[in-house]
Amino acid sequence: MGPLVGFVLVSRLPPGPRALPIIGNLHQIPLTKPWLKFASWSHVYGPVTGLRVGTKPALVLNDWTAVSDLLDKKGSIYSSRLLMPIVQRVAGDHHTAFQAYGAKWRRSRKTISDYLKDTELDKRVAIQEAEATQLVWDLCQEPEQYRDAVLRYFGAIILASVYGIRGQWYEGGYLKRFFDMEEQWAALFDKGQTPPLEFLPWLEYVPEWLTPWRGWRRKTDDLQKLQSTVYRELLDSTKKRLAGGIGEDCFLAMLLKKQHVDGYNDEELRGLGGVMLEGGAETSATTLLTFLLAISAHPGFQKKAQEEIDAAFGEDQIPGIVDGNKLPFLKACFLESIRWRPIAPTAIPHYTTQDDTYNGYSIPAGTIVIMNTWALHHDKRQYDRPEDFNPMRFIDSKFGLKDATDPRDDTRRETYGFGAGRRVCPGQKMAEDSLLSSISKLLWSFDIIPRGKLDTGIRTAFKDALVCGPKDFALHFRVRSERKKDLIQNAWLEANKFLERFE
Ligand code: HEM
Repeated sequence: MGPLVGFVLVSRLPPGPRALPIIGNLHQIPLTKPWLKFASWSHVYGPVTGLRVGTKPALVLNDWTAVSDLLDKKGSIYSSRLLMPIVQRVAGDHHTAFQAYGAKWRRSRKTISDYLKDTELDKRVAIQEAEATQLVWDLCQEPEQYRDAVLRYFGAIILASVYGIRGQWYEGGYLKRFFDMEEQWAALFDKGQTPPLEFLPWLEYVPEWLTPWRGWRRKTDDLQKLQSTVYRELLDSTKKRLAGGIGEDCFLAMLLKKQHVDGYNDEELRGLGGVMLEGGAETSATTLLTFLLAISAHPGFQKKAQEEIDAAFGEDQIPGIVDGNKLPFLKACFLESIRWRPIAPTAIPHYTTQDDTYNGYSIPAGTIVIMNTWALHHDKRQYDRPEDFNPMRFIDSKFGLKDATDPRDDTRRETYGFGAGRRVCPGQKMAEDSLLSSISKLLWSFDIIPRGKLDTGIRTAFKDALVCGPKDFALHFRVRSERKKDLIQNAWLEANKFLERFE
């Protein structure tokens, strides 16, 4: 009897909606904002929901303790990725974020993490500071173009620190071409323009005209060509500058210098540069746009943050390096933006490499594991009125929780917006530095006022995209005083001089 009970208990996935043969639950998973559906399923089936995606088993983790138990504590078996044929077709196998768990991923992950560790980042703060000053200056000049200015800011930080090149915003320039490419990537995935080959591989052999994905081969091949051209030109530019004795301390120059001693080949270097741009620019820019939406919709919190910044830096000094511990309300605004509207609501799905059991259910090797950050951050059992943007929750309690007495808190992450386990975002500190640097300068410089009524609803005001940010909304950036405007101009002249070394 005993072994039989054991078998019954561990022989199936956690409960979830009924699956059909071949397609599993694919027909029930919405193409847009699927994490909202996952969150509603968790109320029916429990915090860990079992699904079938095509013929593959999948788990959705809607609860932080499950994320801690599986992704964080069992990282050795929960850290792979399901290989995605479309990504492979465009990016080859050089994209760290999509590589399977193994030697290749470990090597590139270590290279990136070494470059993004705290002591290394401290050396690059000057770039972030100068670019944030450029951002504020750009907004003084062309406030209505604030989206472009924000994209440029984060793209330029990566361009300078990874390639040693100054990021300027003009038609045909690297940054515009890069962000156009990002839009093409998004169009491939977000609008269902490609078949889900990772779940239903046989679709590769079905003639396109018989499917809803007409032209998918041409679109992916076009993007592949465009991407390899841009990344090749960027690397060539770094090489040229290095040969001329400039830009020696950027990420790729350092790797180029080691190329002949067991280093990366050119193709791998192009991939690594691309990963940094793709991982770091749009994610951070979307987080700042979300913050701008939130803070302009909540003038009371905006004023409170301005008071904290003014008290720390004064009327006569544009904020310099920001230490989040010394500006607790600013840090709380940053954490609350990410909690309220995480830009990657399902992170990047993990994939298991060994059989496992959890709470009596079986999780076979080859299970897709989706962390539903949206559900974690909007868990009513944990957060008071989770739908509200309220930075005070992070002042009143360490993790923004309504009941700060959970005995397991020592294993909780400050935020799940950057993923979890061994695949957690290696750029979290860099993102935090560049966001706090820009937010403090923006709020010191401007009152940020909505033009007209703002919509902040997740279903209506946010894009149906993998990187989920706000749709267009109109803002007015009113400089807070003439004196501040003069100081911004002076600071910009200095920043511009510093940034000229990347031209
Ligand atoms: C606010 C900004 C950012 C957000 C919200 C963000 C979020 C994320 C998330 C959710 C993941 C997936 C984690 C998982 O699989 O569990 C990730 C992975 C990654 N991020 Fe970020 N990220 C940000 C900024 C950056 C920056 C600045 C860089 C580098 C310059 C970066 C580089 C990467 C890389 C390389 C990976 C892949 C890691 C791997 O698969 O091992 N990210 N990021």
